Amino acid sequence: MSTPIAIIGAGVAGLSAAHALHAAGLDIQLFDKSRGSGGRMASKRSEAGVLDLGAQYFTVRDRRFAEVVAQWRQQGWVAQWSPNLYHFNRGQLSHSPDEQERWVGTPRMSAITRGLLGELPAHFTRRITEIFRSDRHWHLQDAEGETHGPFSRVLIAAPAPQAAALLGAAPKLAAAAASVQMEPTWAVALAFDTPLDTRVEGCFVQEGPLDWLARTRSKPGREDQPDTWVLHGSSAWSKQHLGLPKEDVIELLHGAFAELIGCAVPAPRFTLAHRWLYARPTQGHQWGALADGDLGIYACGDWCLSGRVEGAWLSGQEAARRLLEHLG
Ligand SMILES: Cc1cc2nc3c(=O)[nH]c(=O)nc-3n(C[C@H](O)[C@H](O)[C@H](O)COP(=O)(O)OP(=O)(O)OC[C@H]3O[C@@H](n4cnc5c(N)ncnc54)[C@H](O)[C@@H]3O)c2cc1C
Ligand SMILES: NC(=O)C1=CC=CN([C@@H]2O[C@H](COP(=O)(O)OP(=O)(O)OC[C@H]3O[C@@H](n4cnc5c(N)ncnc54)[C@H](OP(=O)(O)O)[C@@H]3O)[C@@H](O)[C@H]2O)C1
Repeated sequence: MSTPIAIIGAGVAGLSAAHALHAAGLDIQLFDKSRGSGGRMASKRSEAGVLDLGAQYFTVRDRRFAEVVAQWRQQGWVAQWSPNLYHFNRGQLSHSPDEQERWVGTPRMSAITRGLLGELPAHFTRRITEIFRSDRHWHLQDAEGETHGPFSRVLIAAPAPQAAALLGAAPKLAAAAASVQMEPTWAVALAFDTPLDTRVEGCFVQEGPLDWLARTRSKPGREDQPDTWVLHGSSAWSKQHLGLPKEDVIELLHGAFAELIGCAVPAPRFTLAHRWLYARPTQGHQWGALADGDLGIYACGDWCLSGRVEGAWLSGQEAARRLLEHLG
């Protein structure tokens, strides 16, 4: 057996790279600090059903991504979501239909990364704190003090600030990753015993604390769930309220929701808040992926491209392509 390749991060980008490398016949091992795969496209089980707290849907603009999404659809991992869309601007809630195709994982966003993970070898609840070279091979140190390796190459598929912290052995790559600013998003879920009397299923919010809201049961595969809503704070509001206790975040975003939704909003029977510290890059890049073929270190993620699910998948493909090119 050949020396395996370590992949740090089992979000869309890491799993996209893992798939491509595995398909090329290489041994890979995934590491993630969380309990499961998905990263920012993860879904959380709760007493109010499964909640998509991060990525809400994705769009497809690239031909290669369109091909893979068609396969995901055949496998039953994704379906089109055609919500009754609104936007909120200048104090006005307005119907805002469009022609854009939007896709969601079924029955939850994490179905995609669970599908991609399949039987690939993965180590969860392993936060990697250091990557070091010894005897011409790479080794990983985790937060528990355990060492993993040897690995022939390392591919880091974490958000830019977390990738930068691991790229000490490749200063140029570290500098590029460190130059990417990522902004936070507070996410709040509310569940109501009685369904809200509104036709809104998704809403782009252009002012105030919120940036987006969605009705979970409007998404395919979630029709039987209680009436839960996911609200996202805007980047500016989330940054300003980064250290606020979760109860206060819930109260403020619930209040903003009640003001704009245009129907009576009773007290929710269930609430939950989640803070995404590195939710989105402040700007997109055209790097594809970062690579040092001589050292055998690679970095990828949405921040190397568009800051969206599609960008993350394409970046993982690009990192794998460059690694395979270096192998000859
Ligand atoms: C609130 C929110 C809403 C969004 N909405 C949309 C949307 O509607 N449409 C869209 O296209 N995109 C959306 N996005 C963006 C989308 O979720 C991301 O672009 C995509 O999921 C990023 O995938 P990734 O693999 O690059 O990174 P991630 O999903 O962040 O994966 C990185 C993984 O690395 C792991 N990790 C990090 N550091 C370490 C370490 N030291 N050791 C081990 N593991 C580590 C993390 O646990 C994580 O699993 C949204 C994001 C957020 C936060
Ligand atoms: N909250 C976070 O941390 C996020 C991180 C990363 C991405 N986020 C959101 O993901 C959505 C994905 O973007 P994209 O794939 O380009 O989706 P689109 O649906 O095409 O939306 C892009 C953008 O356009 C505006 N918009 C689109 N459709 C409508 C419509 N029918 N009515 C009004 N406006 C529309 C909207 O931008 P605004 O600035 O106008 O609010 C959409 O955001 C995307 O929603 C990211 O925000 C979140």
